Amino acid sequence: MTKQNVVVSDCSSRSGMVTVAASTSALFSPPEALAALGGHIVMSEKKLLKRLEAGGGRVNAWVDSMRDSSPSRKKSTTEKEEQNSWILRHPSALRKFGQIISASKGKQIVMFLDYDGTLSPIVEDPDRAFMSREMREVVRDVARYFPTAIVSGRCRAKVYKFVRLAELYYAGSHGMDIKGPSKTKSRKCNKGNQAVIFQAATEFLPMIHEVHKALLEKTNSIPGAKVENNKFCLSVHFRCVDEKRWAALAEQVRLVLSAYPKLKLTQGRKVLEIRPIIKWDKGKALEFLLESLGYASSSDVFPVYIGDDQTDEDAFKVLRKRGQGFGILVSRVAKEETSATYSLQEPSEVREFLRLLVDWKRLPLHARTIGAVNIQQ
Ligand SMILES: O=P(O)(O)OC[C@H]1O[C@H](O[C@H]2O[C@H](CO)[C@@H](O)[C@H](O)[C@H]2O)[C@H](O)[C@@H](O)[C@@H]1O
Repeated sequence: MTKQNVVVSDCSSRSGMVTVAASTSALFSPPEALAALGGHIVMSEKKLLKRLEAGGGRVNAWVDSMRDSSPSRKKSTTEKEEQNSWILRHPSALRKFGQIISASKGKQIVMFLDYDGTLSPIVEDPDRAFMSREMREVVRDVARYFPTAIVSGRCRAKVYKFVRLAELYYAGSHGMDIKGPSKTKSRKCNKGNQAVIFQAATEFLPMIHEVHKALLEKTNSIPGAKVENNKFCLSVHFRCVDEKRWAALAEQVRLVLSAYPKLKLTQGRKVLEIRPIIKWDKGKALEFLLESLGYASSSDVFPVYIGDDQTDEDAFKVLRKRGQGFGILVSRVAKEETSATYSLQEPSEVREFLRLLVDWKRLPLHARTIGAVNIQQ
């Protein structure tokens, strides 16, 4: 992300917003095959790509991958052992809270939160993935003390409707659509209250619109299939589709996509996701937001990213590469490859973690002791 792509409104602008499309010409990557997704031990992207190559990218390979995202509920003894060893490598962020806080000493914590599966539990109907009142309260409290962003695959307007907190940054459509807070603590012009708008893929809007229409037509005969328009990307949900019909659904998606080489397919939790082949993802969105906040090359920042999905791995990787902050993966099951450092099992644990963070920050400076260490910021 270069400086000229970063569009930050200036305080003198009354509208407070500027919309600019990034030049995408330099950002195209070769078409990607279906990305990896979850399982009891989630298959790695490399393995999945191998499988796709072997299958010639055909629908069978897609369906295998769709199955891999739907592990059976019961765990065998080996799976339990794998789970235990995974937990040792990715310990609970609740149990390691002190360690996390110690590492953040003297640095500005910046919070990045995925939505589905992180702030709201996974439910069958994507339109009813509400977050609880308690979760909203704790996120509001977190934002009082730390710059906080929601980073979601959903379109920005939709995720805003669920979260309804004007003091946050929002990065919708997997980070392709970013906006700063419309409500801030101070009226003074400072880095924290600039309204930021960045849209990385505006030129794809007509194409996405066309593909949305085509997918609606092609999938409406498959019971349970749902196509969601996320503005710069699309989701084809198969959570409510009978497994026997997954091949038929994948075939329809493949047929539609075959006419659009500038779109790629990735996979989330029982969802096929279609998006432009630009090099922009949740990791780039995280970097963009840090830059907008004035922390591009600062060593005084401590970003914490919490997410549950394959698409969140891009952000975890960025944190590893920067050697700053931590990724926290929300998952009840072991994932073969994750760049997250810590784990939390489900949204209720995310809420607990956020509450701990707020409670710690509210302590008077002299009392911020974790274990034997006094942690002040
Ligand atoms: O990046 P996220 O905020 O995690 O968004 C990823 C996708 O989340 C939603 O789908 C997922 O949650 C639904 C509601 O719980 C569930 O029904 C679905 O099976 C999950 O895949 C959202 O509907 C998608 O558009 C997002 O891409």
